[in-house]
Amino acid sequence: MRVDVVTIFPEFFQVLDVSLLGKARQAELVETHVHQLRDWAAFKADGTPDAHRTVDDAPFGGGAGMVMKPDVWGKALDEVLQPGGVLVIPSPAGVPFTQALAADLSTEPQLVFACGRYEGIDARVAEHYASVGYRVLEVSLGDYVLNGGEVAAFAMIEAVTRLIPGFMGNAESIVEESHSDGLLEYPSYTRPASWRGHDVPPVLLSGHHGKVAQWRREQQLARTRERRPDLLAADEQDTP
Ligand SMILES: NCc1ccc(-c2ccccc2)nc1
Repeated sequence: MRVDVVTIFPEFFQVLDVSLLGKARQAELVETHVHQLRDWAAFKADGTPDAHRTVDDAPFGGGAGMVMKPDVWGKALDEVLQPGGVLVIPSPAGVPFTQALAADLSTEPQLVFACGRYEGIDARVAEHYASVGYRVLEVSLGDYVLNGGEVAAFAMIEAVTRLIPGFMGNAESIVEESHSDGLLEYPSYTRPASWRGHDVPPVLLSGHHGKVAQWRREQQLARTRERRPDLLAADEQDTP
């Protein structure tokens, strides 16, 4: 997989080279490229030089803040997007990012993350690339607003690339994670068996694999009911 990030803060992604992702890059499972959006803003739409390399402008219809210019993004994405590439735009107005979507994206040949700042990117950018046949996703990590798409993109890149076959040393550990079976994961314990007066649940020391599996499933359901009832179908919730 190739991952491209277009941003006005490319330095934010230098850590991609040293993180867990770094190993995947060495294994040539993932190829990462970070691009400075301003490199495509050196000339205005009329062809005259723009010393400030402006990437934003006032919103049509008025309102606070600035909007990122479509022409600058268009020049950048025309160069960066490859045939079959997916354009991912982190946005508070996007579809929810889920483990299922991460798994879906982990099978794509290229992901291009367009990281907006200010009030976001002119809506015609997403519209244009969808109209010429690209898969375009505006994606939200949750109901909160950041100052830009970079932090969200970084989280999505990690969530997606760790699912690429061959990336994680211990493939089993992925299967039993939270959300992999639609439920939150069970609590985990390791030595010592007693710590500050807190004992590990005895069933986990029993060596009875069937009882351990049953206990873990019960813990998953109890945790999910308690913390994330939205993940349970109506008939499984403690609805009165
Ligand atoms: N749901 C997380 C998220 C993703 C992106 C943004 C964002 C904010 C300002 C400009 C561009 C993107 N905020 C929150």
